[in-house]
Amino acid sequence: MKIYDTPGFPNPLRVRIVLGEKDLLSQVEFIKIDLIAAEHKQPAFLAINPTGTVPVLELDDGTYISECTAITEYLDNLTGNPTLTGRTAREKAVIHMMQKRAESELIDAIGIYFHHATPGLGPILQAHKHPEWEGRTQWGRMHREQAEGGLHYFDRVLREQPFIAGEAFSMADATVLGGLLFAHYADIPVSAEYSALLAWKERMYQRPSVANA
Ligand SMILES: N[C@@H](CCC(=O)N[C@@H](CS)C(=O)NCC(=O)O)C(=O)O
Repeated sequence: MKIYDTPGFPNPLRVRIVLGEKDLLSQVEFIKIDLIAAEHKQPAFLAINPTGTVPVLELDDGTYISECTAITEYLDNLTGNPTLTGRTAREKAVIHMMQKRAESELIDAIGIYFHHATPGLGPILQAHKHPEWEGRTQWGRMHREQAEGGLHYFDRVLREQPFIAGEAFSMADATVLGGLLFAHYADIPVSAEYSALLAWKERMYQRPSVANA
């Protein structure tokens, strides 16, 4: 298998954590995509992922799978022992719900803020982010507020339970970790008040899959 990604970036982190959790890192060849040079917006990359984002998984039969959730589902089910996406109907639904909240209220909201209300990754990529749109900065700032609400929400969740989706590590934890990395790059502070979220992060970085991602 091959993974097209950019090391050190938030969404690639999610899949690298998953690979570590599933003990699959040695089965994957990484191909580095230069986001700052907008390599992911060029025809060669768009042919493998029309949404122009990383990561992308390429299977040995030539199938390309994008979206961290889809890649995670594939990797989680490879051995017939899904540990990250749920086994029972209830587990699957709760993980799916929390994972979706982690995207919409945190990592994706930060991405919109970062790319539209800040200089983002620099002028080459910014040219692909509709600089001509009026109100773009305001739209970005609204998403920063949404992400700040997301930090508050996940802190409250973690006051009640050890992991984002309940009693076990799941893909939702990997997504929130990606969100916190993105918050750091986007200069969105995680208030010391969010002690449950910060303590959870400390615990997560003790997991080899996260520490080595
Ligand atoms: N929903 C996508 C999000 C992927 C994503 O936004 N990746 C970022 C890297 S962290 C990216 O490729 N950004 C490039 C851009 O926005 O132009 C997923 O789950 O894979």
